[in-house]
Amino acid sequence: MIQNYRITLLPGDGIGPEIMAVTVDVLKVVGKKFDIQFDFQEALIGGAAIDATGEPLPEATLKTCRGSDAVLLAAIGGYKWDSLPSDKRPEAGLLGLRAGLELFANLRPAKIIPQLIDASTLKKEVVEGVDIMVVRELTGGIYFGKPKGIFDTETGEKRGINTMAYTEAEIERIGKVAFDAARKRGGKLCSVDKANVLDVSQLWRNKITKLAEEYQDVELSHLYVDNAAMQLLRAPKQFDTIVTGNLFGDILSDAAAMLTGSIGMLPSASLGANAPGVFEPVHGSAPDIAGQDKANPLAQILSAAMMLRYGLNQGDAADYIEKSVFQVLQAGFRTGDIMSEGMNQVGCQAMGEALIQALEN
Ligand SMILES: NC(=O)c1ccc[n+]([C@@H]2O[C@H](COP(=O)([O-])OP(=O)(O)OC[C@H]3O[C@@H](n4cnc5c(N)ncnc54)[C@H](O)[C@@H]3O)[C@@H](O)[C@H]2O)c1
Ligand SMILES: CC(C)[C@H](C(=O)O)[C@@H](O)C(=O)O
Ligand SMILES: [Mg+2]
Repeated sequence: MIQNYRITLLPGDGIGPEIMAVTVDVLKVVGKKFDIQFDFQEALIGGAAIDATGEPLPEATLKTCRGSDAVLLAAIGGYKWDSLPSDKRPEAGLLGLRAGLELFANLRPAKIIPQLIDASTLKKEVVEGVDIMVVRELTGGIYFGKPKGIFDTETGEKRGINTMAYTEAEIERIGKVAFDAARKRGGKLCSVDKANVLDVSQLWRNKITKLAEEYQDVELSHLYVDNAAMQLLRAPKQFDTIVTGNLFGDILSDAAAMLTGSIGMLPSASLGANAPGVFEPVHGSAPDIAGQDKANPLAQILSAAMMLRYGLNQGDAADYIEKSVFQVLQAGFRTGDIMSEGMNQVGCQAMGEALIQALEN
């Protein structure tokens, strides 16, 4: 029986439309193979939405997303909109989408693909076998805390404020996602905070420690974020699952990306309790290479695989995409960001075509 899914596509800005086009072609081929019919609907977000409507997240986009089974997002942002106030910027559209759908759990896997071991800037023996899942809290912390803004002071000077805040309930729900993930993986969870300085982190640490009583089979450890960043580069294999707040998770997941060779390889899933998930690469709109057919589409394609696995319960189709990605890498295809000696450098479109060939065989 054919399964039908409504998918909202949010190509966004910069390299977004390029990597999205390739990914849609890939999904169509996978759909045929697995009796899945995708009903794609495109909507506006980010700079593209600002240019068309004046808003980074038009109400119509949120409505379309709410009415779909999953949302595939590429990336937003670019130089053109960089001087807008924070609530008018493309990034506000992305934050609004995450908040609007209550996508509090962001899963960011960083797993070494053996074929790419030479693409990492770190030594082979350091990165070989790395398999980390960063569970990033996505709708709280300093990204959303109040008060926020730029205010005039009595001296006439301006003062910028953001507030890092977490409630116990927010910590508990992300903690549960992380403990559950660790239980299904290597059974180890490292909670990352700054409890030596920040009150909000003290609460975070206490709550996560308390929650561990319900997960006796998971080995819990804690690290301060500065040490965690250092340990990620020094000895990444010590990590299995990491749970952390919004800002620390943003930073650590980009750092973890470099273990795997390129940020152009890292997918993510943003999940909530009631709404469709949003599946998006960890990287941004890469304005420096936009419109040049240079972008690596694999993070977007692997995000589509995460959509199939976590959003649509189509694990076989997800496995098939991942296996085919390994095949094209094995065959030597490389975009510029993962290029190494003796390999075959291709552009974004050609990488997509190679993948489609692998999928069809
Ligand atoms: N989820 C998102 O939509 C998202 C995430 C991060 C940044 N951004 C936005 O993107 C814009 C650019 O930010 P940035 O430059 O700091 O980060 P970025 O991730 O866009 O780019 C960082 C570097 O990585 C390279 N890169 C990124 N993705 C790549 C890919 N698929 N293939 C090859 N190379 C790739 C870029 O060329 C650049 O040199 C900003 O407006 C930022 O706010 C959006
Ligand atoms: C663009 C920005 C709002 C976003 C974030 O900080 O969450 C990005 O860096 C990410 O990692 O998805
Ligand atoms: Mg980021």
